[in-house]
Amino acid sequence: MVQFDSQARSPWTPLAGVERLRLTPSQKRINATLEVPGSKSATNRALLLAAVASGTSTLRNALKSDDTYWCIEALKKTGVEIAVDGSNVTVYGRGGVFHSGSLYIGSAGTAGRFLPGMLAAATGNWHVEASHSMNKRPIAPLVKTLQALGANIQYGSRRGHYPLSISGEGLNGGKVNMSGQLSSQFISGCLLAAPLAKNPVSITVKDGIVQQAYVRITIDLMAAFGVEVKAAPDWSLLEVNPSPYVANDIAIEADASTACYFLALAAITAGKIRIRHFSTKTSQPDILFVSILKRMGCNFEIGPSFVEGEGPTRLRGGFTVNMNELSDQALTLAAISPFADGPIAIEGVGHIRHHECDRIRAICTELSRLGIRVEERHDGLTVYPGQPKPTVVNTYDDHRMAMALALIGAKVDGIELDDPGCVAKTCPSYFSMLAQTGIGVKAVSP
Ligand SMILES: O=C(O)C1=C[C@@H](OP(=O)(O)O)[C@@H](O)[C@H](O)C1
Ligand SMILES: C=C(OP(=O)(O)O)C(=O)O
Repeated sequence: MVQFDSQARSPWTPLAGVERLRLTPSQKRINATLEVPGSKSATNRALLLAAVASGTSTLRNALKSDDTYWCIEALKKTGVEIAVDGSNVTVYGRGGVFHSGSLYIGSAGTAGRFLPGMLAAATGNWHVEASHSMNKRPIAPLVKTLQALGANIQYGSRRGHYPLSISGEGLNGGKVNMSGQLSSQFISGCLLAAPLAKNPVSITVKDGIVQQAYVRITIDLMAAFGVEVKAAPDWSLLEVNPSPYVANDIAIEADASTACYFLALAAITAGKIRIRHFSTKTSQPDILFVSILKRMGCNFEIGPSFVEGEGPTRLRGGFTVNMNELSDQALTLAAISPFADGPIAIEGVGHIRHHECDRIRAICTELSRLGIRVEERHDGLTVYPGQPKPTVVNTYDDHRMAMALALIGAKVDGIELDDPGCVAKTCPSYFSMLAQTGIGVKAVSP
């Protein structure tokens, strides 16, 4: 079993101590209605914005997962009072005042890339630690930009990586250049801190932004908390004036990334799955996965507050797709591609080598282990049709590896997943939801 970082698992996981799960396809045709938890991206942004706002904010339908747990815990350690009641979260904002202290953000890229700027804009001293996987992910482009805006941020043992020491004396503001090619989160992290600076901040992004829709989500949520971002039509210039964040009552949308696994499940099993309280009218980029599934032969019924997908008897392949805009779903598509009638080539996702693991290498390794032919490229992969063979697959302490590979187990008998608990990063209830559709889910000993 691959070692995982147990410290990064929150008390919100129901899978503590479960080392391996065996999955079994449903005995009957899948026909299920499900609800998926709230969006990770919206929950962590709203938590941080509510913390720096003046006044009390309420988040309804907030996600309870490892990523949001560590974001809440880190904020609490800075003196922000937060009350969690089911999926309702009340945040008593302190207007950007934070106590000094030692914080831990687990594996949450959102907390890891959004908190430093907010702390640097305040007054105090913080040491911020992260999980093993977050320690390996890049942070230098954000740190460099924040330093150019006047932040005092030092690296710990490894330059360019977590842990970080931040001595907040406030951000001056100014003009900075950033690249958008490694992670959209660097741009979001800079934007979220920008109105807390003493002077206007202007960010020039010359090379385009991967998964740009996440920056849109940042700008929309900043607006919900009372701050306007002026964006050039091609997003090459983003400008923010000093302005206070104001508390708000926010309804968090269902997580589109999580919904996609269940739509993909319907696709490969010729089943039907309806996701309630979910709409295609979302700015979450993973909703674009619906059009990829349509191209593969799935039918969709789209209602005002549901999306229902139905799989064909045989999925269509034989195409190339650029998933730069929705790269969290690259693993999902790769995992269902063996069941298509032709090869599927995924392009434009080189940046996912810097997510929770090197996702291109990891999915190629696991699909090969399953006996599937794959070709790995620097910015993507091609998956050929094939029949996966029963085996134990590794999940790399990566929730999306686990959720995607579980789909193969939902179609082919005899697949076992090592360390299934990593799904708690964004969807602790993933396996109980799979079980609701009729998939057998059983803990087994390694
Ligand atoms: O800002 C966000 O909420 C996210 C941005 C994306 O990251 P990158 O832009 O680093 O690829 C995405 O993969 C992640 O799941 C969530
Ligand atoms: C890349 C991801 O997460 P993070 O928010 O940690 O970047 C993800 O959820 O696929």
